Amino acid sequence: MKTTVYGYPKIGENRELKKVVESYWKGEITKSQLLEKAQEINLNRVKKVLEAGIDIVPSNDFSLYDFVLDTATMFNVIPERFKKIEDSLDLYFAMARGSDDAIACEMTKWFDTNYHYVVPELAGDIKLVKNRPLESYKKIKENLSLETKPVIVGPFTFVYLSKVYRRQEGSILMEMVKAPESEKFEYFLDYFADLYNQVLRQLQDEGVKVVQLDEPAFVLDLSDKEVDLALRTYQKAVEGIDKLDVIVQTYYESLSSYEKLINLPVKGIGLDFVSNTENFENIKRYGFPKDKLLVAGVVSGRDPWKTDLKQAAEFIKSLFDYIPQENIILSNASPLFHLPVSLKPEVGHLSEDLINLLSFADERLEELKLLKQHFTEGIDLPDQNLQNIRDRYKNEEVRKLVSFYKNQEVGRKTPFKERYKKQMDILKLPLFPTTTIGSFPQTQEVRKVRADYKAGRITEKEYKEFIKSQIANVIKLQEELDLDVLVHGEFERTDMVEFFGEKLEGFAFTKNGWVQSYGTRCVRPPIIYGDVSRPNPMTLEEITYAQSLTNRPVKGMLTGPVTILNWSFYRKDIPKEDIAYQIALALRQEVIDLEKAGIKIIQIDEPAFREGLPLKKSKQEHYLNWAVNAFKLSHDTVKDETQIHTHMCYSEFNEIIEYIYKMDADVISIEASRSKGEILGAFEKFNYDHGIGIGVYDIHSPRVPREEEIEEIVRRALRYIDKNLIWINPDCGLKTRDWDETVKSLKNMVSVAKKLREELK
Ligand SMILES: CN1c2c(nc(N)[nH]c2=O)NC[C@@H]1CNc1ccc(C(=O)N[C@@H](CCC(=O)N[C@@H](CCC(=O)N[C@@H](CCC(=O)O)C(=O)O)C(=O)O)C(=O)O)cc1
Ligand SMILES: N[C@@H](CCS)C(=O)O
Ligand SMILES: [Zn+2]
Repeated sequence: MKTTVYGYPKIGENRELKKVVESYWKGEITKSQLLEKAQEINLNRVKKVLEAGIDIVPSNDFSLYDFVLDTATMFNVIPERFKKIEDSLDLYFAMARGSDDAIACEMTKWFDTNYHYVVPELAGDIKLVKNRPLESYKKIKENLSLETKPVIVGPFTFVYLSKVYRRQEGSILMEMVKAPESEKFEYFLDYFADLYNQVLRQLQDEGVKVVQLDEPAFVLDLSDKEVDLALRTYQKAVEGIDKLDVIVQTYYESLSSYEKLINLPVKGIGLDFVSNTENFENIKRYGFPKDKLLVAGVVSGRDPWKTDLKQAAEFIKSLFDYIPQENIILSNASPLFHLPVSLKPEVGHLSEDLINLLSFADERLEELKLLKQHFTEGIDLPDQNLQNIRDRYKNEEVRKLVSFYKNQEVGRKTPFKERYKKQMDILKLPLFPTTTIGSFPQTQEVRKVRADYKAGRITEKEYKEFIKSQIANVIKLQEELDLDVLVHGEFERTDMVEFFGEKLEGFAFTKNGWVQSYGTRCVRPPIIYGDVSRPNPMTLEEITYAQSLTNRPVKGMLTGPVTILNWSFYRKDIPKEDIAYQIALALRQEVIDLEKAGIKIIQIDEPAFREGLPLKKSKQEHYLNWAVNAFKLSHDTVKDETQIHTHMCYSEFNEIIEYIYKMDADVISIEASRSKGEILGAFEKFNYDHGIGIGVYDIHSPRVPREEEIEEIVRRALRYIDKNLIWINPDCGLKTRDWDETVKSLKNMVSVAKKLREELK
């Protein structure tokens, strides 16, 4: 029995990678300094995995920005608009972040996680130009004399997640077609099978022993045709590969069409045994091929809870009835990059009880080693008493309230049209009201003051005065820009989930528990260890202060229950919906307070609503029903005149539009720029007839959008949506941007709104 891992975090325990990449972007270090430092970070993490006693150490699982983008550039999948950039590294970052004259590639959620990947655009001269797994393998061998297992996104998943672009006549926008829906899907699978075959042949020629192809798309509900195509792709991809062991790794859910895909022509299959019991049930039902290795995912890569080692060992033992022990490789059940690097910095910071419940990436390595040693050396596994500790965190009162509301009809009683009229009569907004999503630039200065306050270097009074001055400045700026509905800027918030968690009971916070969200951006997911309640108002002070400075409406700004839950680590021994209801009840009290204080518009952000959607269709309806109800419960106390907004970004809405409608928000602001307005199609098909804020430019890119680009997106929206329901806004919060580009971009946005208002009044 051996052990392996994959997806060990890349960003570094102290976000070292973030820091060097951002220094490069700022021009503080040269390209060769960046590459040198990045290599050092990578070699250190490889050494760490090796020294933890893991038998099969991965390579090519490091990336300067995103591993899907790495795969795309390997195959020269480079959109035409970037082709004039000569330097390959500048080109790589331009695809991720945009350049002066080229819009960045779309970025979207990676499966049901808070990681975002850069969407490959399949067009042009696609060919193997850089065998990254081979290069990574060689580099590690050269530096550490270590045989590794290169890891690469598999051909099926790569093509499945790609988009095919078609440029429309006379337009700066393009239509996109998601690969599986396109007639080109089959064509591209065949095409990439051949390219992957070249990659594998080169690895084999180099003497590489084992390679891992990640195929998380194999856990989605695939049609019979897609399953057949997957088998055909692999037959082609592994032609002539007889000295290199190919492992297909699946994760996040159980393998789709197990009885067929288990026979893929490869040496091993990796299965996730943590997310549920379905993979094991399938093994019991259909068996497991005698000639294959099983990479058994037995410790979680996405939940931070300690593995119950005795229970895991029992499970592994039960696998022996179906698979010989020597054919089993113990592993993580999903990539480790969803976890912080190490629990060590948290010792002394989190309570001892909580530390005893937790396990991050480094601790997973340790767990795998222990499990292996239990079988190979007969060592005893510890008594952990995990449930005893968890039971200490109960709040019976909250649990009672949740059971009560779970059996109630929730939501606002008056229909949208009637409410919206009353609201707009009071708000007196022009056609195409302009607004922003909430946050304004979080400068070094703002972050430093927050850090100083946290560390006790400045007093609470000084801190609050500083935040007030920021709010006053941004209110003045928004008035000058002539925006219609203002925000307070969120300067007091480190992160939209962390901020609320810090004010709620039942949440704990790591000091250093950074997890990559996209590129160099990281989050520190709160840990919901106990039942949730709200001891005090959370946002009232800042919002009412902002409103006191202006006659224009200021939006109350909350993060919704589903998002707080989905972007936190949460307990697995309590139903997820119960935790959502607990958070919704806490927010409900905040909404009541905001309304009482005279706030007329309250935005309850739900950007992670789509993210929590289970990957298997059979599980989706249950989720969507409770998620909609939790959102409604958070605010259904408000009067008709109070306008409820919500915001979602970087999500695909097609399958869930009916439930977005059921959320019954008065206005929903959505991203519509990176996907070139494609998302609006879902709203059109559904005849969506509530307010929609069109996200007219991409805030993840430092690029200032031109007025024509903004106008084209609004005009596209006008084809689908009643003009009286359209709002105009950026596609997400502005916290990652600089002031200069923010002001320029908003000026262009307001100018377009005014022009269209004049034309279409
Ligand atoms: C909207 N998005 C969000 C997602 N998930 C969330 N949980 N939150 C989100 O907002 N998922 C989808 C998208 C992803 N988008 C983003 C966008 C931006 C970030 C981001 O900017 N992250 C920051 C870190 C955020 C943070 O908490 N910063 C703290 C400062 C912490 C820090 O750096 N401290 C320093 C010391 C500071 C000093 O002394 O000056 C240190 O510890 O070294 C803060 O703002 O106060 C990032 O930089 O990556 C994430 C996701
Ligand atoms: N209100 C938040 C939403 C981000 S999804 C912000 O503006 O940053
Ligand atoms: Zn957003």
